[in-house]
Amino acid sequence: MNSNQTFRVALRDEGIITSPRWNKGTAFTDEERRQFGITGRLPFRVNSLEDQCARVYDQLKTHESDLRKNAFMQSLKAQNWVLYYAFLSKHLKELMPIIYTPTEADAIAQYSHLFRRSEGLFLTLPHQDSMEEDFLHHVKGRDIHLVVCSDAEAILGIGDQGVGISTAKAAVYTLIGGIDPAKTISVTLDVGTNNEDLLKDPLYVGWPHERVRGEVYDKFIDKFVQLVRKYLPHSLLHFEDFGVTNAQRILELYHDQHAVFNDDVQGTGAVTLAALMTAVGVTKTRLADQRIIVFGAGSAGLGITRQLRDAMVKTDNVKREDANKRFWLIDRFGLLKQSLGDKLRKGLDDFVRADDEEELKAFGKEKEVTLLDVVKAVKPTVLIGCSTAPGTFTEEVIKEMAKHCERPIILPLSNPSRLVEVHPHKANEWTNGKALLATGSPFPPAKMPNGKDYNIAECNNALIYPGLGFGAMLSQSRILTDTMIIAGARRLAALAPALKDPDEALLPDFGDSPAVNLEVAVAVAEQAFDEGNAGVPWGKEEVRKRAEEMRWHPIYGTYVYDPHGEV
Ligand SMILES: NC(=O)c1ccc[n+]([C@@H]2O[C@H](COP(=O)([O-])OP(=O)(O)OC[C@H]3O[C@@H](n4cnc5c(N)ncnc54)[C@H](O)[C@@H]3O)[C@@H](O)[C@H]2O)c1
Ligand SMILES: O=C(O)C[C@H](O)C(=O)O
Ligand SMILES: [Mn+2]
Repeated sequence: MNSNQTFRVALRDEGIITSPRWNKGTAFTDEERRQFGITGRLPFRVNSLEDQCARVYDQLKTHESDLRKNAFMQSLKAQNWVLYYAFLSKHLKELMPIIYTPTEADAIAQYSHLFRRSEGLFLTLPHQDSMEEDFLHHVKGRDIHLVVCSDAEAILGIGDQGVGISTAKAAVYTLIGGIDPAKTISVTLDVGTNNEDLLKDPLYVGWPHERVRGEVYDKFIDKFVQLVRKYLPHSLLHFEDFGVTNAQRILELYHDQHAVFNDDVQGTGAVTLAALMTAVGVTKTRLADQRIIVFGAGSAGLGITRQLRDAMVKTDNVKREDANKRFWLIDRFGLLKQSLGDKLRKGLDDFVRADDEEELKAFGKEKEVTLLDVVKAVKPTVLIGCSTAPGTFTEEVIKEMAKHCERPIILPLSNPSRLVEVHPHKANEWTNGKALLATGSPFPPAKMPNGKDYNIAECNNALIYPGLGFGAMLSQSRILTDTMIIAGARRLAALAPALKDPDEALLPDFGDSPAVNLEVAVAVAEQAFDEGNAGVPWGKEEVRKRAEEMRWHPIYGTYVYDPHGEV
């Protein structure tokens, strides 16, 4: 919605007041109140959006806990989209942690108890026979560009929650990426849960059944993806928080059929690549020179590793096999090495180390090679955590790393905050301020030995996925290629404060994320043109102008009643 834009709206009376897309509350003008038959439904005074934001802020302050604030914001979203997004835009940095990570993790964990009103589409396995009908009820006649879905098996680091997350991720697309909320849908794919607490809870609102796997699961997902392909062929399909056995597999299955994107794999890979591009700029080295430990070889760990490897190959001109050797992946059974045999998950082959490698042979085949062992043996320059295991980057590990490395690059990325592998303030203290740090959740600045603040970059995929998605939608690319993602990451890195001042943050601030993501989107769309993937009838030189035009702004337009207008 842009200012001075006029909309022809077909809803009247209660219909327009209860539609979050059109409702303006006290901001309906006298003329609109008359036309839409709502003069008697509103108190006298006409407020500006500005006044409404001030009122919302006063109301928000009356809620003490972050979880209550999250619930309050959720109900605002259900009432009035423009006000919700305008208010959030004004206080972006303060409120991102309320509507997104880390508070959203608690809101999802308590979803059934906080439940007030459903949002988005719920496709549940026992109702799969009516899936097409249910889907069409929700999308028919709508110009949908973006579908965000989740089966909620691996919500952040808190595991199986049965239902949740896609609505928060979709809201961030609008808030940061500028995607019109009317053009997005969020979908819960409910295939059951293995979370015993939820199964026992009489108030659990999802399908109280053991999580379905195998062929039945695959068919259910396929049915959904084929509906998206059939009815929304030009949409971007975003997968969020699928379990590790499904995330990469589903991505690969549909990669050639539709514009699909897995945020935990690709979004996390992209934002981490950007943080490392900046960090190696600070240390004046190349990405391909790093020795990188990835602790937690799940969806995020493998996504990050592949993205970094591909970037080494493409930007530093090293061979793929050589780039593979820059990584040491560690999971529950220690370092991934050949002798682990069946314990190794599929898809990791490129990064499994040989037991007889020079640095490892002292350990022998039987020993589980721990993080500390690897740090001692390998002398890493980069340590990335995506393990969901809090506190695992111990003082001993961090100090050992710092012994061999002037500026250790340490990225404890697990979310929410309480699952972080090391508190960034501790890592800063244990390295005497030498560590280059970024975390998955927001943390306040650390103190440097000279008393100055060190801003901890928030290396969360939300800093880049809205721009990646917007770039793909803008160029109407049928696929989102790795090179498009690298182009987005490079643009993000180019905007990082640390490039100007090495004592500054490794990534742009979330407060600047809307402007930053516009740049990311432009880079991604331009790359789509270069690769011949753009599906729009205009040329590359128009990308920026089109991006600016396509961005949705939370501003009220003027409404005219028209029985044949929009609903
Ligand atoms: N910052 C971000 O943008 C971002 C993005 C995605 C995921 N994450 C976070 O990363 C974490 C992992 O997410 P995921 O989607 O990859 O989950 P996942 O379940 O796919 O992967 C987690 C991996 O860690 C391993 N692991 C668990 N405990 C371990 C331990 N003690 N030592 C070593 N490995 C261990 C598991 O076996 C698994 O392979 C979560 O906390 C999530 O919030 C952060
Ligand atoms: O949701 C987030 O904050 C980032 C990421 O997608 C995650 O799963 O942790
Ligand atoms: Mn996620």
